Amino acid sequence: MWQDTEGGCLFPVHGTGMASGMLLPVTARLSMQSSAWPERRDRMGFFSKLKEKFSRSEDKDKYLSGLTPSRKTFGDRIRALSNNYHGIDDELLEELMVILLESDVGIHAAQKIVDRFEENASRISDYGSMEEYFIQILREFYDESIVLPLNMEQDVPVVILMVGVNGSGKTTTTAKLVKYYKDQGKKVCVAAADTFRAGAVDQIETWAERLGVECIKGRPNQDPSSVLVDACRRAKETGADMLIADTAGRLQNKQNLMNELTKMHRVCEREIEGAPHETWLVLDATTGQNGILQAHQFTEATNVTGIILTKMDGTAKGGVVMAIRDGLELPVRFLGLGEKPEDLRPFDLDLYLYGITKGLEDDTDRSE
Ligand SMILES: Nc1nc2c(ncn2[C@@H]2O[C@H](COP(=O)(O)OP(=O)(O)OP(=O)(O)O)[C@@H](O)[C@H]2O)c(=O)[nH]1
Repeated sequence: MWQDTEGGCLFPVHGTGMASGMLLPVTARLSMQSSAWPERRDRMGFFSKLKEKFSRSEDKDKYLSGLTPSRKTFGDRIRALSNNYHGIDDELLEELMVILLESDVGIHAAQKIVDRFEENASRISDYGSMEEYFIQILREFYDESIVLPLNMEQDVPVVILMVGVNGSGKTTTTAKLVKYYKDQGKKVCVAAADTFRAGAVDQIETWAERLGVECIKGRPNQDPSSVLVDACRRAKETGADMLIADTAGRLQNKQNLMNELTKMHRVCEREIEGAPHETWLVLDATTGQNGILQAHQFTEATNVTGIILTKMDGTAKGGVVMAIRDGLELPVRFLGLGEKPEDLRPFDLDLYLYGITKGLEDDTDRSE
């Protein structure tokens, strides 16, 4: 765990928060104000390490620009709260709760995070500021227990099924993934199996041409599973490393969805050992909690192995990452941070936390 043990001389007040429903007596509040956060002299604490990692990352600019809307509703407000920090009291906990909810963390996850923040308050002096401590709490909350390694090292073509409702960004994300893996030197082919929306097939085909990869496409209303069979065979024949399949995005009743997804899995498995190796659910981050509800339908219908959150650049609801961790227990694999093919980045918790807070720097004493 990253901690900085310098400079902490704060005595947090325990057990006074929302859980107890009690407001602190005025005298206690006043005494806390006098023990406000010690001078922010340490620069090598939690945020410094986060910043160091961030500045070394090739993805930093994309994370920073793509997460701007979330940073404004989340990071800037946490910073303001931290700058005025005078101890843990109900007011602070309530404000944290509001910020989390407005970032679409969801009530359940938000409550857990705030409780954890309060319960672990004895650690607060290990950090350079309240904001650092809070971000570390978020980090631990997300990091716990999601251990689902990628199933990508195979002797056969790796098959990735893309699922999600229409409009979530599934087709665009499929094209972005093709580019991402091709840029890594993989031989990729793509299946345009979203035969429900004719435009989706054209869209993938155009991208495939542009990116110079083979596209196995379906006819309008052809059974997506039969397109997948052709695509799996073609991937084997051509010695492809990967097949990325854009599948139909109908959110019908659960039974139909389940039948369709089960069939797609079955045919892939029959054609290529262990396939599909990954099934990624594409979620539109702008839909926030509704997206989570949708996601439940998919996870109940099939073995989803990861989430791709799209349109993060167009929403202040960046906290939905925490809601996914809490409600779906699935790892976020990639973030969609814009419309262009290069606007997709593997999800990295530290870069995300830095991106939504920018190390909570202000323009004066803590900027570079
Ligand atoms: N700003 C932004 N726009 C995105 C992102 N991903 C997708 N989009 C846009 O979202 C819209 C819908 O994307 P599609 O890829 O067509 O969505 P889809 O889920 O495949 O929809 P269907 O083909 O109808 O199933 C398009 O205008 C995309 O350019 C993203 O990360 N950021």
